[in-house]
Amino acid sequence: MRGSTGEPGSRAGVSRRGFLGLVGAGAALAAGGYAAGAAVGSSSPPEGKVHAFYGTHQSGITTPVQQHLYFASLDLTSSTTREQLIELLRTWTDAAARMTRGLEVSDGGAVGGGPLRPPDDTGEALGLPPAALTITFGFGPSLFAGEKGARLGLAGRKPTALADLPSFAFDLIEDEQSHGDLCIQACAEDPQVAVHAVRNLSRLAFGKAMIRWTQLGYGRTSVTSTSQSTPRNLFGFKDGTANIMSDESAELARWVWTPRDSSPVWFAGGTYLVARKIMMTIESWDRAQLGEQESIIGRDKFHGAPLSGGEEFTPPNFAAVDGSGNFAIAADSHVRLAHPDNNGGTRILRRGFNFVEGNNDLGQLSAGLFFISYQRDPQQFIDLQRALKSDAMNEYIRHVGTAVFAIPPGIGEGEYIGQGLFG
Ligand SMILES: C=CC1=C(C)c2cc3[nH]c(cc4nc(cc5[nH]c(cc1n2)c(C)c5CCC(=O)O)C(CCC(=O)O)=C4C)c(C)c3C=C
Ligand SMILES: [Fe+2]
Repeated sequence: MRGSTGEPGSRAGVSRRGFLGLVGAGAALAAGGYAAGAAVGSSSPPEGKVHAFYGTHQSGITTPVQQHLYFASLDLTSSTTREQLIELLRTWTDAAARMTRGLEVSDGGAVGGGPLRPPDDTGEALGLPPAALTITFGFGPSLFAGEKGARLGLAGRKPTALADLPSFAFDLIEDEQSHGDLCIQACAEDPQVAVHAVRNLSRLAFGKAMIRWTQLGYGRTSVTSTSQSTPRNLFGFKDGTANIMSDESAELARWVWTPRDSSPVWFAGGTYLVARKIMMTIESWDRAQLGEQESIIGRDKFHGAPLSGGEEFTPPNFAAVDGSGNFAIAADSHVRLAHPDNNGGTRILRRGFNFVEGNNDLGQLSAGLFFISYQRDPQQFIDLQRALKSDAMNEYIRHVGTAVFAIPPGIGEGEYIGQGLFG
């Protein structure tokens, strides 16, 4: 388990949890007795797990999907300069590298900077382990466009395929839940750790960028590792069965990572993130018969097996017919329409989360799926979403938010996120 980075004698190397030991019983009490529950050095995953922040690709994409998400989209202020944006990305990089290791935002942190200045860290993660936190940064199309792109000197630097998504059949998109200049995807096994990360990064952006919209997600609706069991979405179905897994290097190279000869070159090893906020009309779904629900998805509810037979990981047989001569996997089922066999082989890496945001005036749940996918070209998502035009599931869902971001490649220590963009 990570936590201490081995810089003895300095708070720089002290994990949020290790710090408790240094400041004594008062702080330990303030942490609500957490320290008693999980000892430093315990190997119990996933709370103590640390994912490397530095690497060829950013973490949080193929990383085994955590249980919690806090996603933020930000817009630069109208006066932010190129130099200020670079400074922000440097600051974010340092803070993110620390927080993913379970450290406070800076050496001074929440209480070490003295009583006469605002703390460098907001403190709500004090005493909490790293919780497998990953922080993934991205750039939206608006960063490169118009007056802003010119002001930032980025007009000619936009990744070729980065553009707002077109509108699709049945879209009910709301602008205040869509788009943005920058994005931060924080995923963790503890929601407090994910929220702490975004809150502090947003605080560090003060005067340069401000939050446009955020999304809290709980309960992954996909997996990216064969070691994870398939979770369920709010329709009660296993979701993520046929996702691209982290060990499928050839598939990742083909469908997720931008190639070495990317345009522009700085974007090689990056990817594009598509986010869609999808409301689900839970009450109507709950009144649909089990057989209808399974027909809409194309898989059985308990095992997640394709309706053509077999078990969860049996490939669907779209030619199979039932006793009445109808397709076992209906022509308008989600899985048939989304499957690579029916889309020229196209695949995407899905990384979505459930959300519940209270209820509406009729007492109906305001809930859904915050869909995130990663692909080397947003056209992959566009093609699939267009194929879903005749999806029987459309009766029960409504897309209300949309965004696309270019996710720059990973970096080495000493570099900052997106550095290639400014070279
Ligand atoms: C445009 C892409 C997709 C959107 C939007 C989408 C929304 C969405 N999906 C479910 C539930 C399930 N999806 C499943 C499979 C699946 N979905 C997509 C794409 C989109 N889904 C793909 C590419 C696939 C894989 C198809 C295949 O290769 O077989 C499944 C089945 C289990 C699985 O393989 O993951 C479920 C269940 C919901 C509820 C939803 C919007 C709310
Ligand atoms: Fe799906």
